[in-house]
Amino acid sequence: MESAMKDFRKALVWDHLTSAVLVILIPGLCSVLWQQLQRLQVQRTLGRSLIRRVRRLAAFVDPDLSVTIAEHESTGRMMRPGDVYYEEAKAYISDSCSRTARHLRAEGSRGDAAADRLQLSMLDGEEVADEFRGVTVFWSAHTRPTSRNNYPTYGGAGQQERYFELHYHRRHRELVLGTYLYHVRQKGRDIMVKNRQRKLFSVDRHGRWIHLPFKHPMKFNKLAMDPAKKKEIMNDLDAFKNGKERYERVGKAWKRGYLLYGPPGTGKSTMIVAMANHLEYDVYTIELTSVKSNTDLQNLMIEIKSKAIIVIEDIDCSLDLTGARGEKKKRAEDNAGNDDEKKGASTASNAAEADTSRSKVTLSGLLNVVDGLPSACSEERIIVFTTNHLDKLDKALIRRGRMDKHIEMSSCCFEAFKSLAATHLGVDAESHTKQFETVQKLLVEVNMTPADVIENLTVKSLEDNPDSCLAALVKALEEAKEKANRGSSA
Ligand SMILES: Nc1ncnc2c1ncn2[C@@H]1O[C@H](COP(=O)(O)OP(=O)(O)OP(=O)(O)O)[C@@H](O)[C@H]1O
Ligand SMILES: [Mg+2]
Repeated sequence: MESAMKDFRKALVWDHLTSAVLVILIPGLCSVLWQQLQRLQVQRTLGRSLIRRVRRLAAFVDPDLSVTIAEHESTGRMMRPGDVYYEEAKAYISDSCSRTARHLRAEGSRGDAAADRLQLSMLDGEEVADEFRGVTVFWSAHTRPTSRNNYPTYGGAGQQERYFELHYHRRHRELVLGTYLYHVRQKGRDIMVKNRQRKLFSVDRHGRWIHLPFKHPMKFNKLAMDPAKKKEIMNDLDAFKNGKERYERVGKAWKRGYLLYGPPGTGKSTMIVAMANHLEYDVYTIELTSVKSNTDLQNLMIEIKSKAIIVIEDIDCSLDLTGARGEKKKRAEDNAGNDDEKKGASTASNAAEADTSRSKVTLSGLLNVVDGLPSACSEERIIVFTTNHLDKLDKALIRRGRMDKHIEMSSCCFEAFKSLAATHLGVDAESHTKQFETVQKLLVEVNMTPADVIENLTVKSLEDNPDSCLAALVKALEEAKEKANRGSSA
């Protein structure tokens, strides 16, 4: 009896072992068979029905499906290195899944990535899981040799290409192919944008875009202005950045125009930098006098990618946009040396006089690129005009829809002074109550630009300290007050 039980147990164990081996082997064998059939291209010889049966059997025993995303995507007969899908998937996997990967590859910055950024990705053979809407999928990283025959324009014998494999259960096919891969691309793209080195573009003398890395430390927290006004602008920018669906819903191109106006030195250009840093956009500056024609301007606008701030500074001096250029030049010359008309003097009389003979950009050309079809070529773009003279601009140029938000940059108020004193001297109203009260009183009576306030607060010698800098500011404000009084009584 005992020996019969032993035989039965042995048989049972053997039975289980055999089933286990079969369960492991059959799916593999079916997959291999299916791949071989495909590779040998014997489908036609064997007939469609046999192929169908093998495929069904393979699917039955092996429910695992996969998607391969390779570094070099074949596009017909051409190969594109650094294919965008691969880069997006790589960014996504590095960000979402690499926390669970055990072996990572660290690389220096490549392409548009910020120079000091370290890029982490999975080492070959690593596999990580990712969860999406309650479904778990698996990503693995691999490398394979490229062959010159397969890839005529890229690589050759001995070259390697990397690829990712995404594995998922066949019952999640629709979710993965329909939604998950789209989600991977979107998130990957966002991560790439966040990690990229931002650029400052300008137009060279041949009328082409050239760029430099955009690295400017000005942020909204250092911009001196009325805090309520600053908050309103930041909210407006955030609403724009997150407004893709809203713009789509109402059928508007995803763009917004800002008009910054005010005297020189009130922080218009500084505000543009703070905006670019806040939104993490590239900056494209256009000097209209160096653009030869409306067509050139249109072509430049079409080339601008999304997530961009397009800046046209001193719009009133750039071109004859109001039909009053003769008058403006005369006025500029008359006022050369006058601080208020510095733009007229420097830009209108020199650049415009020299360049407008070459430039044929007209008001209608500019209106067209700001709000016409060229503006709809890419999305998420902000266009900023700056001017010292709002009243000189054509109404059509600054109407809502073209310049949606008009922001006045004005003289330094007490709130702005407090922020500058904290940034430049590290002092506040508590530590320097008396000086702050004097400055507060004087700023109500005298207009002084933030640029002038900053100059007075700047340490200029080893003997300077917060007290001496504040005293210098009070002195400058008193002098300005006296000058203004003399002017008004004369
Ligand atoms: N509101 C501000 N907050 C902080 N810094 C400012 C502010 N306004 C001006 N500045 C400082 O003053 C300098 C001149 O400012 P900015 O170039 O932005 O003036 P602007 O209004 O563009 O003048 P312009 O009309 O001459 O172009 C900048 O270098 C900046 O550091
Ligand atoms: Mg400026």
